[in-house]
This record gives sequence, C-alpha cells and structure tokens, in this order.
Amino acid sequence: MAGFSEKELRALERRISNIAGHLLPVVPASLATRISPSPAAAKDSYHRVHGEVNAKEAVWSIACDDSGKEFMDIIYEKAVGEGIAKITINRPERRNAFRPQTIKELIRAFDDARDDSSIGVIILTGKGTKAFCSGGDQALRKSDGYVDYDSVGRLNVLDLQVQIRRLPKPVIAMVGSFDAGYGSSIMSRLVGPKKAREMWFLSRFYDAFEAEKMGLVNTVVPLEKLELETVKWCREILRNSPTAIRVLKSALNAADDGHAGLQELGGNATLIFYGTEEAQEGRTAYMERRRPDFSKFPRKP
Ligand SMILES: CC(C)(COP(=O)(O)OP(=O)(O)OC[C@H]1O[C@@H](n2cnc3c(N)ncnc32)[C@H](O)[C@@H]1OP(=O)(O)O)[C@@H](O)C(=O)NCCC(=O)NCCSC(=O)CCC(=O)c1ccccc1C(=O)O
Repeated sequence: MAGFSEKELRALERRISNIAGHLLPVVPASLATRISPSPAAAKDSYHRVHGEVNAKEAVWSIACDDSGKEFMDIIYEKAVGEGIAKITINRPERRNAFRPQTIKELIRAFDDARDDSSIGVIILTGKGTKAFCSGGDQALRKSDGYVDYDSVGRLNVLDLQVQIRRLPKPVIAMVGSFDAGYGSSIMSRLVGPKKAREMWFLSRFYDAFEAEKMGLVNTVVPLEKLELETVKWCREILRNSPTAIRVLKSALNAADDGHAGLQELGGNATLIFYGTEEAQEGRTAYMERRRPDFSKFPRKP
C-alpha cells in the first residue's frame, strides 16, 4: 500500500466506484492495480467495486435473421436474456475453412447481432476441438478468388473483416489456435513488428501459451473451460455502459484506421449529440422554419 494512507485509499476507492458507475469501466482495474500492494489485493478491490461475475454456463437458442433463409455453414445462437450472441463456423471436417457462402452467412449473422439492441457482445468461434478456422477453403481457390455456387471468384472475407472492425459491440474470438486477423498490420501492432516478421517469414506453429506471451490472445484456459471463461468475459463487459464500450472500441481503432476511423468516431459523437437538448433545438428550429436559439447552452471550457 506504499505511498497511500488509509484515508487517501478510501478517497481513491470512492473515485474509482464513481468512474465505474458513470464513465470508463476499464479504469478501475488499472487504478486498483496501481494502488494495491499485490495482484490478489487488486482483485479484491476490483470485486468490492464490481461484485463477482456469474460463472454459470450460458443457455443458447438457435437464432435467425429476418431474411428467413437458413444457415448452412454457420450456427447462429443467442443466450436469451444474457445479451450474448454466438456465431460458430460449422465446417469441422475442413477445419472450419471458409467458402464464399460461409462469409455471406457470417456477414448476415453479424448484421443481425449488430441490429439487435438486446445483444451487447458477440462470440466468434469454430465447431469442434481441432481448429478455430483454417482460412479460405483451398479446394475452391481459383485464379480470381474463391468460387462456390456461382462461377464468380470472391475474396469476400475482407468485407467481413471491416464489418467486425466497425461493429460497435465487442467481438470475442473464442479460438483453439491463432488467426492472423486483419492481415499482418494489426497483428504486428499486437505482437510487435519483430515477432510479426518471425511469424510470417518462418511460418512456424505456436501454441496457446506462446500466443498469450506474445500478446496475441488475452488469456489461455483448458479447452473444456473455454466457453465458460468466454461467457464470463462477456458478462463482465455487459455490466458496463454500452455507449462507453461503443466509443472506446472506435477510439481504440481510430488512429490505425485513419479517415475511416475518424469518421466512425465522429459518427459516435454525432449519435451522442443527437441525444442532447442542444441538438434537439437545432432540429426543432429547422422544422419550425426559425433560427435556432443556442444562447442558453453553455460554452464549456
Ligand atoms: C489447419 C491445419 C494446420 C490443420 O492440420 P491438421 O489438424 O493436421 O488437419 P488436416 O489433416 O491437415 O486437415 C483435416 C481436413 O481438413 C481439410 N482442410 C484443412 N484446412 C483446409 C483448408 N484451408 N481448405 C480446405 N480444406 C482444408 C484437409 O484437407 C483435411 O481434409 P481430408 O479430406 O480429411 O484430407 C492444416 O489443415 C492446414 O494447414 N490447412 C491449410 C491452411 C491454409 O492453407 N489455409 C489457407 C490460408 S490462405 C487464406 O486463408 C486466404 C485468405 C483469404 O481467404 C483472403 C485473403 C485476402 C483477401 C481475401 C481473402 C478471402 O476472401 O478469401
């Protein structure tokens, strides 16, 4: 407890619980770590503020989107009343390799989960215990991309990657092995440019513990506990402010995504602005064909 008197500690804890309740839910854990004498005490302090997370298994029900079409290559589920959607690539005989049809279905399911305001977190996983996903289905690879039901070559996984990146809800990859993700650029940010070069140039296999050590995955648990642990993380996220999560996700990506990232962050600011009385005065004045009166709104420092 070095550097803090009992009184100062209480004041900090009050401040932490304020921040936790109102704005940035990720702050308390890091502050608690800084002010606590050991990781165990940090955990205690975190739990005093947040309470324990329910460790029961989630109960899944099959979900659909409003196209009325059935899914062939994926399983789409929701844990009713929990706010969690789960999307599973269901081609275990090919180590969950994806074909254009798989990607089209993934895009539909992610769209539905985005639009469903009862959903706050989405899990992406692969069927079976052998692999999360082995990339594009090589049996369908032609010179102009991947081809399945029509004769059109497609590289539509790029659309899916952008969709996941811009989706205003967290997406947790529940994986059995690593995936390079957004090509090499984002992975290089995660593991560092030297490690990324080693991975791409040497094409070695890495186990889950090495992936954790290099910062590629957040945590490693025994396979039989993978879903339970993932659901626990979802529930922790779901206790926090949806708006804060939305803005944080776009803020975390904004610099890397350049203009597209700033556009998304700006879109979130607009959404929050629309909810203010000030914005409503602008709209009402337009509808009433008069000049807006913004004089009563403070110009904050
Ligand atoms: C994943 C392996 C390391 C797993 O190895 P192992 O556990 O020993 O299993 P296997 O016996 O090898 O495989 C079992 C079974 O599955 C079939 N299979 C596995 N992976 C694929 C695959 N990707 N495509 C088709 N079939 C697959 C395998 O043939 C076996 O079938 P049997 O009939 O039982 O023999 C290992 O399997 C492996 O290395 N797989 C290949 C991995 C690979 O090369 N993936 C492609 C990477 S490139 C890629 O994903 C393209 C990215 C991309 O798609 C893209 C990129 C940029 C722009 C756009 C796009 C896009 O839209 O597609």
